[in-house]
Amino acid sequence: MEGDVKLLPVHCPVVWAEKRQSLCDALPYFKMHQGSLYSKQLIPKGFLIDGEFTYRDMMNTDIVITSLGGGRARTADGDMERVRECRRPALNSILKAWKEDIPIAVIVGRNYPLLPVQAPHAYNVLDWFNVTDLWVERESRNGVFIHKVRLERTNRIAKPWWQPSGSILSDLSYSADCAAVWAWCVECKQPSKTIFDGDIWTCLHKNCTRAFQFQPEMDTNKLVYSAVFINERTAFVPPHEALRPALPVLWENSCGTEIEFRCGIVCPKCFGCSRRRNWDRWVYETPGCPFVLIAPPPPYPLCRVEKENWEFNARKCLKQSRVGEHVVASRLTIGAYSAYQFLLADIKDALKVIGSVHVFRATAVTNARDEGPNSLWNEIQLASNQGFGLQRNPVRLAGHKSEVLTRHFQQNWGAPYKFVVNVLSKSFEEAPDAILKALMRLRWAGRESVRCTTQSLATDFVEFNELLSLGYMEGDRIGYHDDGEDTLGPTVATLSLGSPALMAFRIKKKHNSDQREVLRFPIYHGDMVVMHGTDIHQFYEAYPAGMRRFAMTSRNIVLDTLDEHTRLEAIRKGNLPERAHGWQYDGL
Ligand SMILES: O=C(O)CCC(=O)C(=O)O
Repeated sequence: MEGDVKLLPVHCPVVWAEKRQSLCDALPYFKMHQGSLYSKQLIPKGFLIDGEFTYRDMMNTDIVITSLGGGRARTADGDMERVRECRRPALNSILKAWKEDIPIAVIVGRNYPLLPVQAPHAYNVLDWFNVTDLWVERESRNGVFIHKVRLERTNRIAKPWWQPSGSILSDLSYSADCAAVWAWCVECKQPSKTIFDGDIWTCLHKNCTRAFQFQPEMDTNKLVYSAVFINERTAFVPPHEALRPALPVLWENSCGTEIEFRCGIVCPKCFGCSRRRNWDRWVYETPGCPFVLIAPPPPYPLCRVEKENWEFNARKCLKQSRVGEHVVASRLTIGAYSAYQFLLADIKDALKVIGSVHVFRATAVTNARDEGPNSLWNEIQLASNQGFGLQRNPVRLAGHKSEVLTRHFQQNWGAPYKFVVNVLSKSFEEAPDAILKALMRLRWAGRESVRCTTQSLATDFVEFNELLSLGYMEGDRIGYHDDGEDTLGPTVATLSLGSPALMAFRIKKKHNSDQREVLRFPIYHGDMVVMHGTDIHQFYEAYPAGMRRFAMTSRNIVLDTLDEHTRLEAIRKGNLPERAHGWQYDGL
Protein backbone atom coordinates (compact mmCIF):
# COMPACT_ATOMS: atom_id res chain seq x y z
CA MET A 1 0.00 0.00 0.00
CA GLU A 2 1.27 3.49 -0.78
CA GLY A 3 -0.11 6.07 1.63
CA ASP A 4 -3.88 5.75 1.48
CA VAL A 5 -3.98 4.46 -2.08
CA LYS A 6 -4.42 0.71 -2.28
CA LEU A 7 -2.78 -1.35 -5.00
CA LEU A 8 -4.73 -3.18 -7.66
CA PRO A 9 -5.30 -6.92 -7.15
CA VAL A 10 -3.18 -9.42 -9.12
CA HIS A 11 -6.23 -10.95 -10.82
CA CYS A 12 -9.89 -10.19 -11.31
CA PRO A 13 -12.22 -11.74 -8.71
CA VAL A 14 -13.33 -15.29 -9.28
CA VAL A 15 -16.94 -13.99 -9.33
CA TRP A 16 -18.26 -10.48 -8.85
CA ALA A 17 -21.41 -8.37 -9.11
CA GLU A 18 -22.32 -4.71 -9.31
CA LYS A 19 -25.83 -5.27 -7.92
CA ARG A 20 -26.81 -7.13 -4.78
CA GLN A 21 -29.80 -8.71 -6.53
CA SER A 22 -27.50 -10.02 -9.31
CA LEU A 23 -25.26 -11.58 -6.69
CA CYS A 24 -28.18 -13.24 -4.92
CA ASP A 25 -29.87 -14.36 -8.14
CA ALA A 26 -26.72 -15.94 -9.57
CA LEU A 27 -25.03 -17.59 -6.60
CA PRO A 28 -26.50 -20.64 -4.87
CA TYR A 29 -24.35 -19.90 -1.83
CA PHE A 30 -25.52 -16.34 -1.18
CA LYS A 31 -29.20 -15.43 -1.24
CA MET A 32 -29.32 -12.67 1.39
CA HIS A 33 -30.79 -9.46 0.01
CA GLN A 34 -30.17 -7.98 3.45
CA GLY A 35 -27.86 -9.12 6.19
CA SER A 36 -24.53 -10.83 5.85
CA LEU A 37 -24.67 -14.54 6.65
CA TYR A 38 -26.60 -16.85 4.33
CA SER A 39 -27.48 -20.27 5.72
CA LYS A 40 -29.67 -22.92 4.20
CA GLN A 41 -31.28 -25.38 6.61
CA LEU A 42 -28.93 -24.05 9.30
CA ILE A 43 -25.86 -24.81 7.17
CA PRO A 44 -23.88 -21.64 6.47
CA LYS A 45 -23.11 -21.10 2.80
CA GLY A 46 -21.97 -17.55 2.18
CA PHE A 47 -20.81 -14.57 4.22
CA LEU A 48 -20.75 -10.98 2.97
CA ILE A 49 -18.35 -8.58 4.68
CA ASP A 50 -19.04 -4.95 3.84
CA GLY A 51 -19.08 -1.51 5.43
CA GLU A 52 -18.39 -1.32 9.14
CA PHE A 53 -15.55 -3.05 10.97
CA THR A 54 -14.50 -3.11 14.59
CA TYR A 55 -11.29 -3.19 16.69
CA ARG A 56 -8.83 -5.86 15.52
CA ASP A 57 -10.87 -6.94 12.47
CA MET A 58 -8.41 -7.84 9.72
CA MET A 59 -8.15 -9.34 6.24
CA ASN A 60 -5.07 -10.67 4.45
CA THR A 61 -4.63 -13.19 1.67
CA ASP A 62 -5.40 -16.19 3.90
CA ILE A 63 -7.10 -14.94 7.03
CA VAL A 64 -10.21 -12.93 7.79
CA ILE A 65 -11.06 -11.89 11.32
CA THR A 66 -14.41 -10.18 11.61
CA SER A 67 -17.25 -9.64 14.02
CA LEU A 68 -20.62 -11.29 13.63
CA GLY A 69 -23.91 -9.45 13.09
CA GLY A 70 -25.68 -7.59 15.89
CA GLY A 71 -27.06 -4.07 15.82
CA ARG A 72 -24.99 -0.92 15.72
CA ALA A 73 -25.80 2.67 16.61
CA ARG A 74 -23.94 5.96 16.29
CA THR A 75 -22.53 7.36 19.53
CA ALA A 76 -22.71 11.05 20.51
CA ASP A 77 -19.22 11.58 19.07
CA GLY A 78 -20.21 10.07 15.72
CA ASP A 79 -18.56 6.62 16.04
CA MET A 80 -20.47 3.42 15.41
CA GLU A 81 -20.76 1.09 18.39
CA ARG A 82 -22.34 -2.30 18.76
CA VAL A 83 -25.50 -2.17 20.83
CA ARG A 84 -26.85 -5.68 20.30
CA GLU A 85 -25.22 -9.08 20.19
CA CYS A 86 -25.23 -11.34 17.16
CA ARG A 87 -28.53 -13.17 16.73
CA ARG A 88 -28.71 -16.78 17.88
CA PRO A 89 -29.46 -18.42 14.47
CA ALA A 90 -26.41 -16.77 12.85
CA LEU A 91 -24.24 -17.77 15.78
CA ASN A 92 -25.48 -21.36 15.71
CA SER A 93 -24.81 -21.52 12.02
CA ILE A 94 -21.21 -20.35 12.39
CA LEU A 95 -20.78 -22.72 15.32
CA LYS A 96 -21.91 -25.58 13.10
CA ALA A 97 -19.46 -24.54 10.37
CA TRP A 98 -16.68 -24.51 12.97
CA LYS A 99 -17.50 -27.84 14.57
CA GLU A 100 -18.17 -29.65 11.27
CA ASP A 101 -15.49 -28.00 9.09
CA ILE A 102 -18.03 -26.61 6.61
CA PRO A 103 -16.46 -24.19 4.12
CA ILE A 104 -18.18 -20.82 3.65
CA ALA A 105 -17.85 -18.59 0.57
CA VAL A 106 -16.62 -15.16 1.68
CA ILE A 107 -17.69 -12.12 -0.35
CA VAL A 108 -16.33 -8.66 0.24
CA GLY A 109 -18.12 -5.43 -0.58
CA ARG A 110 -16.54 -2.32 -2.05
CA ASN A 111 -17.25 -0.42 1.19
CA TYR A 112 -15.08 -2.70 3.29
CA PRO A 113 -11.97 -0.72 4.23
CA LEU A 114 -9.81 -3.69 5.25
CA LEU A 115 -9.57 -5.41 1.85
CA PRO A 116 -5.82 -5.13 1.13
CA VAL A 117 -6.37 -4.04 -2.50
CA GLN A 118 -8.70 -1.74 -4.43
CA ALA A 119 -12.09 -3.47 -4.64
CA PRO A 120 -12.76 -3.92 -8.34
CA HIS A 121 -16.55 -4.24 -8.00
CA ALA A 122 -19.41 -3.57 -5.62
CA TYR A 123 -19.37 -7.26 -4.53
CA ASN A 124 -16.32 -9.53 -4.91
CA VAL A 125 -16.22 -13.23 -4.06
CA LEU A 126 -12.94 -14.03 -2.27
CA ASP A 127 -12.83 -17.81 -1.86
CA TRP A 128 -13.98 -20.65 0.39
CA PHE A 129 -12.95 -20.19 4.01
CA ASN A 130 -13.21 -22.40 7.09
CA VAL A 131 -13.95 -21.21 10.60
CA THR A 132 -10.95 -21.82 12.86
CA ASP A 133 -11.96 -19.85 15.97
CA LEU A 134 -15.07 -18.30 17.46
CA TRP A 135 -14.86 -16.21 20.62
CA VAL A 136 -16.24 -13.14 22.38
CA GLU A 137 -14.81 -9.73 23.04
CA ARG A 138 -16.53 -6.74 24.61
CA GLU A 139 -17.45 -3.33 23.25
CA SER A 140 -15.29 -1.12 25.51
CA ARG A 141 -17.88 1.64 25.96
CA ASN A 142 -21.06 -0.28 26.75
CA GLY A 143 -19.81 -3.79 27.56
CA VAL A 144 -21.92 -5.50 24.85
CA PHE A 145 -20.42 -8.82 23.77
CA ILE A 146 -19.09 -9.00 20.23
CA HIS A 147 -18.78 -12.44 18.67
CA LYS A 148 -15.64 -12.67 16.59
CA VAL A 149 -14.72 -15.27 14.06
CA ARG A 150 -11.39 -16.21 12.45
CA LEU A 151 -11.70 -17.65 8.95
CA GLU A 152 -8.89 -19.35 7.07
CA ARG A 153 -8.74 -19.91 3.31
CA THR A 154 -9.76 -23.52 2.74
CA ASN A 155 -7.49 -24.33 -0.16
CA ARG A 156 -4.29 -22.29 -0.22
CA ILE A 157 -2.89 -23.85 -3.38
CA ALA A 158 -4.43 -21.33 -5.78
CA LYS A 159 -3.16 -17.75 -5.57
CA PRO A 160 -5.68 -15.36 -4.01
CA TRP A 161 -6.82 -12.73 -6.51
CA TRP A 162 -6.82 -10.05 -3.77
CA GLN A 163 -3.05 -10.24 -3.34
CA PRO A 164 -1.71 -6.74 -4.10
CA SER A 165 -0.12 -6.74 -7.57
CA GLY A 166 3.69 -6.79 -7.41
CA SER A 167 3.73 -8.29 -3.90
CA ILE A 168 5.16 -11.71 -3.08
CA LEU A 169 3.20 -14.16 -0.98
CA SER A 170 5.09 -14.86 2.25
CA ASP A 171 5.98 -18.47 2.96
CA LEU A 172 3.88 -18.20 6.06
CA SER A 173 0.82 -18.39 3.85
CA TYR A 174 1.59 -22.04 3.31
CA SER A 175 3.05 -23.03 6.66
CA ALA A 176 1.38 -24.73 9.57
CA ASP A 177 4.05 -24.55 12.23
CA CYS A 178 2.53 -21.82 14.39
CA ALA A 179 0.16 -22.60 17.21
CA ALA A 180 -1.20 -20.22 19.84
CA VAL A 181 -1.01 -21.57 23.39
CA TRP A 182 -4.24 -22.66 25.13
CA ALA A 183 -4.94 -22.00 28.80
CA TRP A 184 -7.80 -23.05 31.05
CA CYS A 185 -9.98 -20.57 32.89
CA VAL A 186 -9.91 -20.95 36.70
CA GLU A 187 -13.54 -19.83 36.83
CA CYS A 188 -15.37 -21.76 34.08
CA LYS A 189 -12.70 -24.43 33.47
CA GLN A 190 -13.00 -23.96 29.70
CA PRO A 191 -9.92 -23.49 27.47
CA SER A 192 -9.22 -20.31 25.49
CA LYS A 193 -6.33 -19.51 23.16
CA THR A 194 -3.76 -16.86 23.90
CA ILE A 195 -4.76 -14.69 20.98
CA PHE A 196 -3.36 -11.29 22.05
CA ASP A 197 0.10 -9.95 21.54
CA GLY A 198 2.37 -9.84 24.62
CA ASP A 199 1.07 -13.24 25.82
CA ILE A 200 -2.03 -11.54 27.20
CA TRP A 201 -4.67 -14.12 27.99
CA THR A 202 -8.31 -13.85 28.97
CA CYS A 203 -11.27 -16.21 29.03
CA LEU A 204 -13.10 -15.92 25.68
CA HIS A 205 -16.35 -17.69 26.66
CA LYS A 206 -19.42 -15.55 26.98
CA ASN A 207 -21.00 -17.66 29.72
CA CYS A 208 -18.05 -17.06 32.10
CA THR A 209 -18.02 -14.18 34.59
CA ARG A 210 -14.35 -13.63 33.68
CA ALA A 211 -14.99 -13.37 29.94
CA PHE A 212 -12.86 -10.62 28.39
CA GLN A 213 -11.72 -9.37 31.80
CA PHE A 214 -8.36 -7.56 32.16
CA GLN A 215 -6.51 -5.43 34.67
CA PRO A 216 -8.49 -2.19 35.21
CA GLU A 217 -5.72 -0.05 33.71
CA MET A 218 -5.77 -1.98 30.42
CA ASP A 219 -7.14 -0.12 27.38
CA THR A 220 -8.73 -3.04 25.53
CA ASN A 221 -9.00 -1.03 22.31
CA LYS A 222 -5.19 -1.16 22.13
CA LEU A 223 -4.99 -4.96 22.24
CA VAL A 224 -3.69 -6.59 19.05
CA TYR A 225 -3.74 -10.21 17.94
CA SER A 226 -0.44 -12.06 18.21
CA ALA A 227 1.46 -13.02 15.05
CA VAL A 228 1.38 -16.63 16.26
CA PHE A 229 -2.43 -16.61 16.31
CA ILE A 230 -2.68 -14.93 12.92
CA ASN A 231 -0.12 -17.21 11.31
CA GLU A 232 -1.66 -20.50 12.41
CA ARG A 233 -2.65 -22.61 9.40
CA THR A 234 -4.85 -25.69 9.17
CA ALA A 235 -5.32 -28.37 6.49
CA PHE A 236 -8.92 -28.42 5.25
CA VAL A 237 -10.71 -30.50 2.64
CA PRO A 238 -11.81 -28.21 -0.22
CA PRO A 239 -15.51 -28.34 -1.11
CA HIS A 240 -16.81 -29.90 -4.34
CA GLU A 241 -19.03 -26.92 -5.06
CA ALA A 242 -17.55 -24.44 -7.55
CA LEU A 243 -17.47 -20.76 -6.65
CA ARG A 244 -18.43 -20.05 -10.23
CA PRO A 245 -21.66 -21.98 -10.94
CA ALA A 246 -22.06 -23.58 -14.37
CA LEU A 247 -24.52 -22.18 -16.88
CA PRO A 248 -27.95 -23.82 -16.67
CA VAL A 249 -28.77 -26.48 -19.26
CA LEU A 250 -32.14 -27.99 -20.09
CA TRP A 251 -32.60 -31.54 -18.81
CA GLU A 252 -35.03 -34.14 -20.08
CA ASN A 253 -38.60 -32.86 -19.67
CA SER A 254 -37.52 -29.52 -18.24
CA CYS A 255 -39.57 -26.63 -19.54
CA GLY A 256 -36.99 -23.85 -19.17
CA THR A 257 -38.95 -21.78 -16.65
CA GLU A 258 -38.03 -23.77 -13.55
CA ILE A 259 -36.30 -21.91 -10.74
CA GLU A 260 -32.90 -22.94 -12.18
CA PHE A 261 -33.65 -20.89 -15.30
CA ARG A 262 -35.22 -17.98 -13.50
CA CYS A 263 -31.99 -17.53 -11.51
CA GLY A 264 -29.11 -15.37 -12.58
CA ILE A 265 -25.92 -16.63 -14.18
CA VAL A 266 -22.21 -16.00 -13.81
CA CYS A 267 -20.95 -14.78 -17.17
CA PRO A 268 -18.34 -17.25 -18.46
CA LYS A 269 -16.44 -14.40 -20.15
CA CYS A 270 -16.11 -11.73 -17.47
CA PHE A 271 -17.31 -13.69 -14.36
CA GLY A 272 -19.85 -11.02 -13.45
CA CYS A 273 -23.22 -12.07 -11.99
CA SER A 274 -26.20 -11.26 -14.12
CA ARG A 275 -29.92 -11.41 -13.39
CA ARG A 276 -32.33 -12.97 -15.84
CA ARG A 277 -33.94 -9.78 -17.13
CA ASN A 278 -35.43 -11.12 -20.34
CA TRP A 279 -37.96 -13.87 -20.82
CA ASP A 280 -36.04 -15.50 -23.66
CA ARG A 281 -32.38 -14.89 -22.80
CA TRP A 282 -29.72 -13.76 -20.37
CA VAL A 283 -27.99 -10.64 -21.56
CA TYR A 284 -24.96 -9.60 -19.61
CA GLU A 285 -26.01 -6.58 -17.52
CA THR A 286 -22.94 -4.36 -17.54
CA PRO A 287 -22.16 -2.61 -20.82
CA GLY A 288 -18.88 -3.84 -22.25
CA CYS A 289 -19.41 -7.59 -22.02
CA PRO A 290 -21.03 -8.92 -25.18
CA PHE A 291 -22.12 -12.23 -23.64
CA VAL A 292 -25.68 -13.33 -24.43
CA LEU A 293 -27.19 -16.70 -23.57
CA ILE A 294 -30.26 -17.31 -25.70
CA ALA A 295 -32.70 -19.44 -23.68
CA PRO A 296 -36.23 -19.37 -25.11
CA PRO A 297 -38.34 -21.57 -22.82
CA PRO A 298 -39.56 -24.60 -24.80
CA PRO A 299 -43.37 -24.91 -25.02
CA TYR A 300 -44.94 -26.04 -21.77
CA PRO A 301 -47.50 -28.61 -22.91
CA LEU A 302 -51.16 -28.07 -22.21
CA CYS A 303 -51.42 -31.49 -20.56
CA ARG A 304 -48.92 -30.35 -17.89
CA VAL A 305 -50.82 -27.07 -17.43
CA GLU A 306 -54.04 -29.05 -16.97
CA LYS A 307 -52.36 -31.38 -14.47
CA GLU A 308 -51.05 -28.41 -12.43
CA ASN A 309 -54.50 -26.78 -12.43
CA TRP A 310 -56.23 -30.00 -11.49
CA GLU A 311 -53.83 -30.70 -8.62
CA PHE A 312 -54.10 -27.12 -7.34
CA ASN A 313 -57.86 -27.37 -7.35
CA ALA A 314 -57.90 -30.79 -5.68
CA ARG A 315 -55.54 -29.80 -2.90
CA LYS A 316 -56.02 -26.17 -2.14
CA CYS A 317 -59.09 -24.49 -3.57
CA LEU A 318 -61.51 -24.92 -0.69
CA LYS A 319 -58.99 -24.11 1.98
CA GLN A 320 -57.71 -21.10 0.12
CA SER A 321 -60.96 -19.27 -0.71
CA ARG A 322 -61.79 -16.58 1.81
CA VAL A 323 -64.58 -14.05 1.82
CA GLY A 324 -64.29 -11.42 4.54
CA GLU A 325 -67.02 -9.52 6.37
CA HIS A 326 -67.02 -6.55 3.99
CA VAL A 327 -67.78 -8.73 0.98
CA VAL A 328 -71.07 -10.11 -0.35
CA ALA A 329 -70.66 -13.14 -2.61
CA SER A 330 -73.09 -14.59 -5.14
CA ARG A 331 -73.04 -16.82 -8.19
CA LEU A 332 -74.19 -15.85 -11.67
CA THR A 333 -74.13 -17.29 -15.16
CA ILE A 334 -72.62 -14.94 -17.70
CA GLY A 335 -72.31 -16.23 -21.27
CA ALA A 336 -70.89 -19.75 -21.02
CA TYR A 337 -69.25 -18.96 -17.71
CA SER A 338 -70.21 -19.75 -14.22
CA ALA A 339 -69.18 -16.51 -12.48
CA TYR A 340 -68.64 -15.47 -8.87
CA GLN A 341 -69.62 -11.95 -7.99
CA PHE A 342 -68.06 -10.29 -4.94
CA LEU A 343 -69.45 -6.90 -3.95
CA LEU A 344 -67.05 -4.98 -1.74
CA ALA A 345 -68.57 -2.68 0.86
CA ASP A 346 -67.19 0.56 2.23
CA ILE A 347 -65.51 -0.31 5.53
CA LYS A 348 -67.27 2.64 7.21
CA ASP A 349 -70.68 2.02 5.67
CA ALA A 350 -71.53 -1.65 5.13
CA LEU A 351 -74.53 -0.70 2.94
CA LYS A 352 -72.46 1.23 0.43
CA VAL A 353 -70.90 -0.86 -2.35
CA ILE A 354 -67.63 0.63 -3.56
CA GLY A 355 -66.57 -1.99 -6.03
CA SER A 356 -67.06 -5.42 -7.46
CA VAL A 357 -64.86 -8.34 -8.40
CA HIS A 358 -66.14 -10.91 -10.90
CA VAL A 359 -64.39 -14.22 -11.46
CA PHE A 360 -65.34 -15.89 -14.76
CA ARG A 361 -64.61 -19.60 -14.35
CA ALA A 362 -63.54 -21.22 -17.60
CA THR A 363 -64.51 -24.82 -18.33
CA ALA A 364 -62.72 -27.45 -20.41
CA VAL A 365 -65.23 -26.62 -23.16
CA THR A 366 -64.69 -22.83 -23.16
CA ASN A 367 -60.94 -23.36 -23.01
CA ALA A 368 -60.94 -25.70 -25.99
CA ARG A 369 -63.01 -23.49 -28.36
CA ASP A 370 -61.39 -21.99 -31.47
CA GLU A 371 -59.27 -18.98 -30.48
CA GLY A 372 -59.97 -19.91 -26.84
CA PRO A 373 -57.48 -20.06 -23.92
CA ASN A 374 -55.88 -23.35 -25.05
CA SER A 375 -54.94 -22.00 -28.44
CA LEU A 376 -53.99 -18.62 -26.89
CA TRP A 377 -51.68 -20.51 -24.53
CA ASN A 378 -49.82 -22.05 -27.45
CA GLU A 379 -49.76 -18.78 -29.38
CA ILE A 380 -48.52 -16.67 -26.51
CA GLN A 381 -45.73 -19.11 -25.70
CA LEU A 382 -44.46 -18.93 -29.26
CA ALA A 383 -44.86 -15.15 -29.49
CA SER A 384 -43.08 -14.55 -26.15
CA ASN A 385 -39.96 -16.12 -27.65
CA GLN A 386 -40.09 -14.02 -30.83
CA GLY A 387 -39.28 -10.41 -30.03
CA PHE A 388 -42.32 -9.97 -27.77
CA GLY A 389 -40.19 -8.04 -25.28
CA LEU A 390 -41.17 -9.50 -21.89
CA GLN A 391 -38.63 -8.31 -19.36
CA ARG A 392 -38.13 -7.49 -15.71
CA ASN A 393 -37.82 -3.80 -14.92
CA PRO A 394 -36.61 -1.95 -11.82
CA VAL A 395 -39.22 -1.56 -9.11
CA ARG A 396 -36.90 0.11 -6.56
CA LEU A 397 -33.65 2.13 -6.61
CA ALA A 398 -33.13 1.99 -10.39
CA GLY A 399 -29.42 2.11 -11.27
CA HIS A 400 -28.26 1.81 -7.64
CA LYS A 401 -26.32 -1.24 -6.42
CA SER A 402 -29.40 -2.16 -4.36
CA GLU A 403 -31.69 -1.89 -7.41
CA VAL A 404 -34.52 -4.42 -7.30
CA LEU A 405 -36.16 -5.82 -10.41
CA THR A 406 -39.76 -7.05 -10.42
CA ARG A 407 -40.43 -10.73 -9.71
CA HIS A 408 -42.22 -11.10 -13.06
CA PHE A 409 -41.61 -10.13 -16.68
CA GLN A 410 -43.65 -7.37 -18.36
CA GLN A 411 -44.51 -5.93 -21.75
CA ASN A 412 -47.19 -3.30 -22.25
CA TRP A 413 -49.35 -2.94 -25.35
CA GLY A 414 -51.52 -0.04 -26.55
CA ALA A 415 -51.73 3.24 -24.61
CA PRO A 416 -48.73 3.71 -22.26
CA TYR A 417 -49.54 2.75 -18.69
CA LYS A 418 -47.55 4.71 -16.10
CA PHE A 419 -47.16 2.96 -12.78
CA VAL A 420 -44.41 2.33 -10.26
CA VAL A 421 -42.52 0.20 -12.81
CA ASN A 422 -41.44 1.94 -15.99
CA VAL A 423 -42.54 -0.40 -18.81
CA LEU A 424 -42.24 0.57 -22.46
CA SER A 425 -45.42 0.24 -24.51
CA LYS A 426 -45.72 -1.21 -28.00
CA SER A 427 -48.70 -0.36 -30.19
CA PHE A 428 -51.63 -2.73 -30.74
CA GLU A 429 -50.65 -2.62 -34.40
CA GLU A 430 -47.34 -4.39 -33.56
CA ALA A 431 -48.98 -6.77 -31.06
CA PRO A 432 -49.06 -10.50 -31.79
CA ASP A 433 -52.55 -11.82 -32.61
CA ALA A 434 -52.77 -13.54 -29.21
CA ILE A 435 -52.64 -10.16 -27.44
CA LEU A 436 -55.47 -8.77 -29.54
CA LYS A 437 -57.58 -11.91 -29.07
CA ALA A 438 -57.05 -11.65 -25.31
CA LEU A 439 -58.01 -7.97 -25.40
CA MET A 440 -61.29 -8.75 -27.19
CA ARG A 441 -62.20 -11.35 -24.54
CA LEU A 442 -61.37 -8.92 -21.74
CA ARG A 443 -63.50 -6.20 -23.31
CA TRP A 444 -66.44 -8.60 -23.31
CA ALA A 445 -65.81 -9.63 -19.69
CA GLY A 446 -65.38 -6.00 -18.61
CA ARG A 447 -68.62 -4.93 -20.29
CA GLU A 448 -70.59 -7.85 -18.78
CA SER A 449 -69.23 -7.28 -15.26
CA VAL A 450 -70.16 -3.61 -15.33
CA ARG A 451 -73.62 -4.52 -16.64
CA CYS A 452 -74.07 -6.83 -13.63
CA THR A 453 -73.06 -4.17 -11.12
CA THR A 454 -74.68 -1.01 -12.48
CA GLN A 455 -77.45 -1.14 -9.87
CA SER A 456 -74.87 -0.83 -7.14
CA LEU A 457 -72.28 1.32 -8.88
CA ALA A 458 -73.43 4.02 -11.25
CA THR A 459 -70.47 3.97 -13.64
CA ASP A 460 -70.40 2.85 -17.26
CA PHE A 461 -67.93 0.55 -18.90
CA VAL A 462 -65.28 2.36 -20.92
CA GLU A 463 -63.47 0.29 -23.59
CA PHE A 464 -59.97 -0.83 -22.71
CA ASN A 465 -57.17 0.78 -24.72
CA GLU A 466 -54.24 -0.90 -22.99
CA LEU A 467 -53.06 -4.41 -22.12
CA LEU A 468 -50.20 -5.28 -19.78
CA SER A 469 -48.85 -8.79 -20.37
CA LEU A 470 -47.04 -10.39 -17.44
CA GLY A 471 -44.98 -13.59 -17.63
CA TYR A 472 -44.28 -15.61 -14.49
CA MET A 473 -41.69 -18.37 -14.16
CA GLU A 474 -41.51 -20.78 -11.24
CA GLY A 475 -41.47 -18.91 -7.92
CA ASP A 476 -42.48 -15.55 -9.42
CA ARG A 477 -45.36 -13.47 -8.12
CA ILE A 478 -46.75 -9.96 -7.95
CA GLY A 479 -46.96 -8.45 -4.47
CA TYR A 480 -49.80 -6.35 -3.05
CA HIS A 481 -50.50 -3.34 -5.26
CA ASP A 482 -53.49 -1.35 -6.44
CA ASP A 483 -54.40 -0.08 -9.87
CA GLY A 484 -55.42 3.26 -8.44
CA GLU A 485 -53.43 5.60 -10.70
CA ASP A 486 -55.27 8.82 -11.60
CA THR A 487 -54.92 8.03 -15.29
CA LEU A 488 -57.07 4.88 -15.06
CA GLY A 489 -60.74 4.22 -15.72
CA PRO A 490 -62.74 2.26 -13.12
CA THR A 491 -62.47 -1.22 -14.68
CA VAL A 492 -59.50 -3.60 -14.76
CA ALA A 493 -59.73 -7.10 -16.25
CA THR A 494 -57.27 -10.01 -16.29
CA LEU A 495 -57.14 -13.20 -18.34
CA SER A 496 -55.03 -15.94 -16.77
CA LEU A 497 -53.24 -18.50 -18.96
CA GLY A 498 -51.19 -21.48 -17.81
CA SER A 499 -50.32 -22.32 -14.21
CA PRO A 500 -52.91 -21.62 -11.51
CA ALA A 501 -52.57 -18.73 -9.05
CA LEU A 502 -54.09 -17.34 -5.90
CA MET A 503 -55.44 -13.82 -5.97
CA ALA A 504 -55.78 -12.04 -2.64
CA PHE A 505 -57.18 -8.65 -1.63
CA ARG A 506 -56.68 -6.63 1.49
CA ILE A 507 -57.60 -3.09 2.49
CA LYS A 508 -54.83 -0.50 2.42
CA LYS A 509 -53.29 0.23 5.79
CA LYS A 510 -54.24 3.90 5.66
CA HIS A 511 -57.92 2.87 5.48
CA ASN A 512 -57.80 -0.04 7.90
CA SER A 513 -55.15 -1.24 10.32
CA ASP A 514 -56.48 -4.80 9.99
CA GLN A 515 -54.21 -6.19 7.30
CA ARG A 516 -55.95 -9.54 6.95
CA GLU A 517 -57.15 -10.53 3.49
CA VAL A 518 -60.77 -9.57 2.80
CA LEU A 519 -61.04 -11.76 -0.27
CA ARG A 520 -59.00 -14.59 -1.69
CA PHE A 521 -59.69 -17.08 -4.46
CA PRO A 522 -57.80 -19.37 -6.83
CA ILE A 523 -57.59 -18.60 -10.55
CA TYR A 524 -57.11 -21.25 -13.17
CA HIS A 525 -56.08 -21.49 -16.80
CA GLY A 526 -58.61 -19.56 -18.93
CA ASP A 527 -60.31 -17.73 -16.02
CA MET A 528 -60.95 -14.00 -16.21
CA VAL A 529 -61.15 -11.61 -13.25
CA VAL A 530 -62.74 -8.17 -13.53
CA MET A 531 -62.43 -5.47 -10.86
CA HIS A 532 -64.75 -2.51 -11.10
CA GLY A 533 -65.13 0.67 -9.04
CA THR A 534 -62.92 3.74 -8.73
CA ASP A 535 -63.11 3.60 -4.94
CA ILE A 536 -61.75 0.12 -4.46
CA HIS A 537 -59.06 0.94 -1.95
CA GLN A 538 -58.00 -2.67 -1.86
CA PHE A 539 -54.57 -3.94 -2.53
CA TYR A 540 -54.39 -7.17 -4.47
CA GLU A 541 -51.69 -9.65 -5.25
CA ALA A 542 -51.33 -12.74 -7.42
CA TYR A 543 -49.40 -15.76 -6.29
CA PRO A 544 -48.85 -18.18 -9.18
CA ALA A 545 -48.17 -21.79 -8.26
CA GLY A 546 -46.54 -23.62 -11.12
CA MET A 547 -43.98 -23.48 -13.85
CA ARG A 548 -45.35 -20.87 -16.23
CA ARG A 549 -48.18 -18.38 -16.31
CA PHE A 550 -49.17 -15.39 -18.38
CA ALA A 551 -51.58 -12.73 -17.10
CA MET A 552 -53.10 -10.31 -19.62
CA THR A 553 -54.52 -7.30 -17.81
CA SER A 554 -56.45 -4.56 -19.59
CA ARG A 555 -57.35 -1.08 -18.43
CA ASN A 556 -58.69 2.14 -19.81
CA ILE A 557 -56.10 4.89 -19.82
CA VAL A 558 -58.12 8.09 -19.57
CA LEU A 559 -56.80 10.24 -22.41
CA ASP A 560 -57.90 13.53 -20.81
CA THR A 561 -55.52 12.96 -17.91
CA LEU A 562 -52.47 12.81 -20.19
CA ASP A 563 -50.28 15.62 -21.44
CA GLU A 564 -50.56 16.41 -25.15
CA HIS A 565 -47.53 14.35 -26.22
CA THR A 566 -48.52 11.23 -24.24
CA ARG A 567 -52.15 11.60 -25.33
CA LEU A 568 -51.17 11.48 -29.00
CA GLU A 569 -48.93 8.50 -28.31
CA ALA A 570 -51.76 6.77 -26.41
CA ILE A 571 -54.20 7.37 -29.26
CA ARG A 572 -51.74 6.03 -31.84
CA LYS A 573 -50.65 2.98 -29.83
CA GLY A 574 -54.11 2.20 -28.49
CA ASN A 575 -55.72 2.23 -31.94
CA LEU A 576 -57.10 -1.24 -32.68
CA PRO A 577 -55.89 -2.67 -36.00
CA GLU A 578 -58.53 -3.88 -38.44
CA ARG A 579 -57.67 -7.56 -37.86
CA ALA A 580 -58.69 -7.33 -34.19
CA HIS A 581 -62.34 -6.78 -35.10
CA GLY A 582 -62.42 -10.30 -36.52
CA TRP A 583 -61.89 -11.65 -32.98
CA GLN A 584 -64.93 -10.08 -31.28
CA TYR A 585 -65.85 -12.29 -28.33
CA ASP A 586 -69.39 -13.20 -27.35
CA GLY A 587 -68.82 -15.12 -24.13
CA LEU A 588 -68.94 -18.66 -25.51
O1 LIG B 1 -51.09 -11.93 -12.37
C1 LIG B 1 -52.20 -11.45 -12.23
O2 LIG B 1 -53.22 -12.10 -12.42
C2 LIG B 1 -52.33 -10.02 -11.73
C3 LIG B 1 -51.90 -9.03 -12.74
C4 LIG B 1 -51.86 -7.67 -12.15
O3 LIG B 1 -52.10 -7.52 -10.98
C5 LIG B 1 -51.54 -6.48 -12.92
O4 LIG B 1 -51.25 -6.57 -14.12
O5 LIG B 1 -51.58 -5.38 -12.32
